Amino acid sequence: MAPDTRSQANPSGSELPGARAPVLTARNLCKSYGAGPALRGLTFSLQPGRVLGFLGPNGAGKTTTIRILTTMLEPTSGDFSVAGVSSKDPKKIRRKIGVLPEGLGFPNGVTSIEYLVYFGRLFGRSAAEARTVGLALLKDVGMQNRVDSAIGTFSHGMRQRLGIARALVNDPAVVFLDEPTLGLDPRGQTELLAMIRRIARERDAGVVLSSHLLPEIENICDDVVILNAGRVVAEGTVAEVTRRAKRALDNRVAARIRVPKDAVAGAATVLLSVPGVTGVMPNETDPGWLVVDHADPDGADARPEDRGMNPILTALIAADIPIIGLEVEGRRLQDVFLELTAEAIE
Ligand SMILES: Nc1ncnc2c1ncn2[C@@H]1O[C@H](COP(=O)(O)OP(=O)(O)OP(=O)(O)O)[C@@H](O)[C@H]1O
Repeated sequence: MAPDTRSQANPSGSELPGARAPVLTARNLCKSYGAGPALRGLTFSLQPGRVLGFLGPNGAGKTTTIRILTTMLEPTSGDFSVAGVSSKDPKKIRRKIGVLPEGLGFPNGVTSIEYLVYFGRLFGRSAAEARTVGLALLKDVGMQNRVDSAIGTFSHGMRQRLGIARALVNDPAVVFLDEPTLGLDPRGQTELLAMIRRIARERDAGVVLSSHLLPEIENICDDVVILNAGRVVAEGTVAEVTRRAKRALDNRVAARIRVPKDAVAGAATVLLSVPGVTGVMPNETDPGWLVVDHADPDGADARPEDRGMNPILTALIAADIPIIGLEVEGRRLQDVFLELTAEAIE
């Protein structure tokens, strides 16, 4: 089996040894609309077959960046390339990208296949070829049973699937999806995201996914770029970003441990004697549970013998206190996002 070089994320824009050539590279993108800078030097890259979550609070510069990368807007300075094509040639770039804008409108009177054939022809395919490609795409997005149905009869979820099929008509190297799950129910969201991830892998395309729903980014994306006030404030794989920020911001985590109700006081005494434990709080509304603050296993201040949950569990077992439940709270992407974007936007 060929080695999977996709695991070598490279959002910083520099070449990693053995990494595949990025499908998208943005170099020092800046944009001013007049009043003040909206983008202040954005650099990142995306490897083929990977999904990049593009995050930021309102006004951070996401739309501006996506508009630049999809050639709808020119940067004030900086440049980018898609599959080796320079942004100096926007016409060529347009042939290499697919876009699902937020709130895409559809003609209600045409069928899905007519819609896709129309766009296939715009990209220079023959009618027969456009139909073959269209049918394959409808199958890819799970719409093979609605080939000849009028778009006017489609649910929002079906329209989003059709929009993604449209974005793939030209076999793009990079696909931009702006809030693709907005307005979908939880099942629709999960299914659409799983489909996006599969499509990225199967087609070896890069996907840039902008969303405000951090749990979905955390679940589906390989890489993440967090923007704040026109700057990249975090970049890397989702795991790297949460881990790195965790180190920088605090070295403590909490665990919830459940013991028999009559053992709570004894457990608290035992736990407080464990090296690394900084606090124990019985949960009064949920008797039997204790919240235990302890040194983060990855934290720089944790001594090797204090790391992880093992000393905590060992101490309870040694004291003959049964452990009925255990939950370890790690930091989530949501926590990192809120901390890194807390400063007021100028
Ligand atoms: N056409 C424009 N003219 C002037 N300023 C603009 C224009 N478009 C965006 N801006 C400004 O540029 C900055 C970045 O805006 P942008 O729309 O790119 O942010 P965003 O991250 O997409 O925000 P949101 O999540 O609210 O869509 C903001 O300060 C915004 O006010």
